Amino acid sequence: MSDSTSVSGTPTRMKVAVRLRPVLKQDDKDKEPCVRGLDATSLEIWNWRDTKQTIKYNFDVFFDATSRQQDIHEKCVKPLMAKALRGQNASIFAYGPTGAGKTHTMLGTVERPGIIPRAVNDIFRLINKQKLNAGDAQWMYSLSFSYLEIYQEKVYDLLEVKGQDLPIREDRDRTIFIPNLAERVITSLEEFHDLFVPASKNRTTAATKLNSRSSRSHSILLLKVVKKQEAPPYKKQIGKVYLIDLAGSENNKRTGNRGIRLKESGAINTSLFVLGQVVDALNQGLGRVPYRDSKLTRLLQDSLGGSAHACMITNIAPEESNYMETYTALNFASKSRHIVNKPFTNEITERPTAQRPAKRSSSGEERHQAASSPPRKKAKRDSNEQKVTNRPESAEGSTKQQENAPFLSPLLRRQANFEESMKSRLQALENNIMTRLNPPANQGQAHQSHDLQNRQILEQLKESSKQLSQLQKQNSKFHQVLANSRMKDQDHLPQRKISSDPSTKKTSSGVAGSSLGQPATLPKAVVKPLTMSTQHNFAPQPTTKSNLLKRRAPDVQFMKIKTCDDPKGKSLKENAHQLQPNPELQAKHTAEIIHLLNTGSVKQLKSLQSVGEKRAQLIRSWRQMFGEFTTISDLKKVNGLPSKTVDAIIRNNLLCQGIAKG
Ligand SMILES: Nc1ncnc2c1ncn2[C@@H]1O[C@H](COP(=O)(O)OP(=O)(O)OP(=O)(O)O)[C@@H](O)[C@H]1O
Repeated sequence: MSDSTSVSGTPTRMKVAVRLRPVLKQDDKDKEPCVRGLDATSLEIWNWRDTKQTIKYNFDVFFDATSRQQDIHEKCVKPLMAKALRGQNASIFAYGPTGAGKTHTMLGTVERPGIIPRAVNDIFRLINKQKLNAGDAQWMYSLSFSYLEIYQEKVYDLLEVKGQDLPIREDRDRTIFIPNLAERVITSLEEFHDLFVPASKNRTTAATKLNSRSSRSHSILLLKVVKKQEAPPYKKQIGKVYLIDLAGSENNKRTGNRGIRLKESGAINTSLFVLGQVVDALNQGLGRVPYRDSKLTRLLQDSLGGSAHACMITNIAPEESNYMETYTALNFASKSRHIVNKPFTNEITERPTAQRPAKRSSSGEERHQAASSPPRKKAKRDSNEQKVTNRPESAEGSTKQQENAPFLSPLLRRQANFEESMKSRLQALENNIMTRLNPPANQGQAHQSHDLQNRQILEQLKESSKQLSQLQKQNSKFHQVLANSRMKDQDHLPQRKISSDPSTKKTSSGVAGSSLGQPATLPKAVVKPLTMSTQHNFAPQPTTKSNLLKRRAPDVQFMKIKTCDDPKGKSLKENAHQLQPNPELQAKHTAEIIHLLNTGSVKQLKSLQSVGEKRAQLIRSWRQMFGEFTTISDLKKVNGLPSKTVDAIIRNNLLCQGIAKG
């Protein structure tokens, strides 16, 4: 028998630290930085509205440009590692714009190791210390790790390159896990190093104008500490540490990204945008937190409003050229300070049974279940372990669930078998599809770069086939509309003359098509302004015009798509030949569309022709990061919206229909 107990702790606020990178280029060294530290917890940045003013921020810790890797480790990492050894979860993540020093902070260099090697070293040190402690002598410890990246909204294993998107699952207890994610047991820092260094080379990086080795993906390293008593009361604690190096938010006007880099950037910015929405929802106490809207937030669920002790390190750059990115990152960091998690101790008590062997086989390291397996299931497996006599320990450290199935009750076994067979069938199907799409590269490191290339080619192929199917859909829709309009025309044959002018037909179908599937009115939406608000702990002086920075979103009214029917009820289909651009009307429509772009919710943006969910999100994300659109062509600045798409948006929304307040 085993009991799973959650020893609840008090709610804990996420710790937010800011680290300022030193000026890198010699040319920039004489220039005044746009941001500077005030003391160990606060800093100030220029106020872009008023150059005579600055905006002040307070954080849990501020590390200035002279800070050492050791300082970050002491304040942000060390305290959390001790918690992991007590069966609690901890997350440390580096956030910030591209080139601001996230990877330097997380990984560092051989001379200046960052958080990751230091955290692993901490855990080994703590284990050794606790082993020496007389009271802890009865505990067995083991440490294992998994490593993954989220690249273009797909989860890839970095330890075992399979070139396939790993599914994210959630168990009944709402624990997120990734089946089949590789896990390696490590017994020393050297062993970790030997496995981790080649794995980190699998991470997707590329040169952009702002960083010669820019991370194109979010990476997550999961360390799992299992602590188990070999004598009564046979307790077992599992603590997990997530070390996350996020990809940097990017302004593609500055990165000079094109093609695949631009697409990567779109995925990065979108997932960071969802991260912002999650933080907003948590701050506002909303019932629905959009964790599922991106893989990143889904995997960070535990760190954001979940059960982990969390620390966010926001990396910023001092150069004036990075001002806007720094300012945006500080705002995000500031609002993240209000996130509260509820860490608990993940502890299982294993009650000894008659079959329990007098002495367990202990080869030093304990075998564990896959890192990503849900804890409740672990509890069940643990209970069954009691009945196993001297079950051999796996050197691999990764145990498949079916290995335990023979020790389950018949009912549970059937269920386990069923789940397993379902899982393996799905897995086989997925493998099959992936193999067809992406023939597997040979194993071994020499082929890992092929794998990455294949993955990129696969992405491009998928994108092309998506665009093709969209075009096909549009085409068939167009034909359907054309057929409908012809049928309608025939229905009305006695009342109306059908124009034989091809331009009339074209316009008519365009009109009908533009209103196809659109509801007459859209539900009212509340557009939340980009708040800077009190969270920033602005300087109290009344002279500081920091509140000028509050961007007020104009009230959003009901918006509806208006077809080209004129007010007298005369169909413009009939007047199509008169549908020459009317400059006044065009100007009005342009203004309305710009207003919608600057204030509309995702739902409202979707009322625009050629704008679906994803494009609407990209538009909104850009607006929140870079401010308002002044012309519709500004849409070309949005990452992930190619010029052709923007032209289509303009064509489809401006020429034959207007957007009116209803
Ligand atoms: N604290 C620091 N001290 C010295 N050099 C630094 C520091 N932080 C960053 N750098 C240097 O700045 C450059 C960019 O840093 P890094 O690659 O860590 O940025 P990043 O935020 O991870 O960027 P991206 O999001 O594009 O991956 C690197 O050359 C790195 O060595």
